[in-house]
Amino acid sequence: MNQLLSTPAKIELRHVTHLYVSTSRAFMAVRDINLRVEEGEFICLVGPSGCGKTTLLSLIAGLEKPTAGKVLIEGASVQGTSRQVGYMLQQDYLFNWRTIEENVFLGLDIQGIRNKETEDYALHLLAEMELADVRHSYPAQLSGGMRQRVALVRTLACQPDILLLDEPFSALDYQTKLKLEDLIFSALRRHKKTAILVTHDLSESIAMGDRIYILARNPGRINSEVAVPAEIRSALPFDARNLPGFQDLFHQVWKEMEVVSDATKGN
Ligand SMILES: Nc1ncnc2c1ncn2[C@@H]1O[C@H](COP(=O)(O)OP(=O)(O)OP(=O)(O)O)[C@@H](O)[C@H]1O
Repeated sequence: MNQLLSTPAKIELRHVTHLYVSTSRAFMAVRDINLRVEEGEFICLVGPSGCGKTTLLSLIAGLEKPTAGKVLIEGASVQGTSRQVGYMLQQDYLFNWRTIEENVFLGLDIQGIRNKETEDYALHLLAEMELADVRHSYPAQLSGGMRQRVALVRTLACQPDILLLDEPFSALDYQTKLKLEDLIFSALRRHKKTAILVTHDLSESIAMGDRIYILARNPGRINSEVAVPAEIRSALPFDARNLPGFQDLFHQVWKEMEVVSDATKGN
């Protein structure tokens, strides 16, 4: 226990408050956030719209600097963006005039790490994501699910330890989303990544997460934390939904969400 407490977390937020400041006003997006993510953990952030989920990812990615408090990765204060952290969004941001392979290699170019070895690794990831056959195709020729898999490969190709996933499945149809959840969940486990997923889908948060933070808004803050039992954690997201215990946990998270939604109604 003492050893755990003394080991720096993979990600830690200590008393983090963040204000967005413009010339006319200052808006407190999140207040006094404390959270700890251990190496290899898969954490989900859920909460009503505007509770600061994306703000927290931006702070961890080093895209925003906290107004107060500390954002630490492996005990060191985050100073801007780094290769260690990969960020995947709802939109895939693929360039339509580049082939799939060239889109994936672009990530390597931007990071200045493109060479034979990193290219081979990227091609290996494309094959793992069942995209080898389309490496010379263009994004417009691919389905939404395939495009999101390409976006994931582009992110993983730079070999980040930490993956920040901001609603990556929300624009997809239900069937594609369930398939992609399994594929991404397996890939992140296999590559031993630490991940934080923002989602509005409570069943997705239980099926994919080790722990779920439920946030309230105005200002954004952590309302509660739910640990997902080992039995559900060890199953693939699709199968997890059919396990005994899943529905009970869903109702628990649903109730917590009702509390934070009621508390912030009309704000
Ligand atoms: N650049 C910005 N300038 C001013 N206010 C901002 C900015 N970005 C976010 N906000 C505000 O901060 C609050 C938190 O926004 P954020 O996008 O982090 O919430 P969220 O929980 O991710 O929302 P959603 O679920 O709708 O994506 C919101 O009230 C939002 O309007």
